[in-house]
Amino acid sequence: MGSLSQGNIGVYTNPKHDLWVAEASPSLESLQDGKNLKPGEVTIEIKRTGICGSDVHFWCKGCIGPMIVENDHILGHESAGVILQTHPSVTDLKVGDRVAIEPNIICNACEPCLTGRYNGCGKVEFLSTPPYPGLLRKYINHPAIWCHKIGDMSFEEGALLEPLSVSLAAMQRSGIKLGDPVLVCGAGPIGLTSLLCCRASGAEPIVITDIDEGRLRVAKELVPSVRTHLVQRVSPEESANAIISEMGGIEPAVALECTGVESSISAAIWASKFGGKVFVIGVGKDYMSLPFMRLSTREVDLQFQYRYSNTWPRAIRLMRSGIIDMRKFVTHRFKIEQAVEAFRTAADPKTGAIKVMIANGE
Ligand SMILES: NC(=O)c1ccc[n+]([C@@H]2O[C@H](COP(=O)([O-])OP(=O)(O)OC[C@H]3O[C@@H](n4cnc5c(N)ncnc54)[C@H](O)[C@@H]3O)[C@@H](O)[C@H]2O)c1
Ligand SMILES: OC[C@H](O)C(O)[C@@H](O)CO
Ligand SMILES: [Zn+2]
Ligand SMILES: [Zn+2]
Repeated sequence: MGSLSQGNIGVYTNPKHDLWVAEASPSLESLQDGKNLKPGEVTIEIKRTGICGSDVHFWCKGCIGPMIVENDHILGHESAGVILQTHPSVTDLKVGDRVAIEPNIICNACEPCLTGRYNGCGKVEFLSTPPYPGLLRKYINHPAIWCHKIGDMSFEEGALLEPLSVSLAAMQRSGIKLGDPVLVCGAGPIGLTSLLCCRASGAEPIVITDIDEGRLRVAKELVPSVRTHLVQRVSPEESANAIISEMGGIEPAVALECTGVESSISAAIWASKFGGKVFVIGVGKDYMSLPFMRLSTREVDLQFQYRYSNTWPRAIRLMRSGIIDMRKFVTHRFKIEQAVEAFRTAADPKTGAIKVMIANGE
């Protein structure tokens, strides 16, 4: 057993949109008596957790589509930490191993699980999606199979493997190829990660859009060859024309939509080439009005991504090799005890935050 000194705390929200830090389970006592672990589980001391837009949604809006905060609820699903304790049945992890946490527990018996697309598991427990408590805690118990060894990679990079996983899942299913003209809509963490993935995959040209100039500047710093487009208050059709001229008159073969905003998805549809694809990662309103007949007459495929499956090993290789370097994403750092300030920073566009990282200890 690794060293366990402090009581467990967690970062909570509730249906009234409060945000606070308080005691959390598993308790120090239950961890110390060593009987708390179920077969296959390990205890992890969480070291770093990134704040995702979804965490901010659950706090500020109380829901994402059908996922609704109904009780006191612990946030956080982008984490890495160190193994403190293992159940005797666990053979491939040991105390002291550094791991990134895949924040889902699946049933392993349904059709999506059995066909390797476990993000579609009807019984998935996705940590931080109500009612399953998230990872913004000092200690958690988690199945060993959802812990991925990161070796000497930093805990921050280990935490960033989760948003990278979202983009990698999208890259795989969108089928972006060397030389494809690609549009990335939105330069938040997911858009920027997708931009890095598109560049690494040899897409060219790449245009990235946003309504925020600061975020477009970050995109340009990360990938100097990217072309940026500041979205104006014009119709989606006019936006599409501006995007195509930014591309040098080329229509994108694939648009990776990373905003979930109706007008942005519509602009991507208008911009796409005949037979192109609009691949939506962003989440948004339950119902949207989209240019249906443009999709039809141009045979533009509309496709979606929901989380990920089997991405961590790939993400670790890309991060470790430096092919994907997300270190500059972390703009703000806070201790877990300062989580309220951390969330306020993440939620306020004026702070210029890209990824706010919460630390537990050194
Ligand atoms: N499908 C999934 O599994 C999955 C996983 C993670 C995140 N997401 C979703 O992906 C989206 C992106 O995540 P993020 O963390 O980068 O969020 P974010 O909110 O930080 O980034 C979204 C960006 O889009 C920009 N934007 C807003 N309206 C725009 C418009 N009309 N045109 C162009 N840009 C516009 C914003 O300025 C912002 O920079 C969110 O909707 C998030 O909830 C989905
Ligand atoms: O990174 C994973 C995402 O944030 C989640 O799928 C969330 O949007 C809903 O549970
Ligand atoms: Zn997320
Ligand atoms: Zn299942």
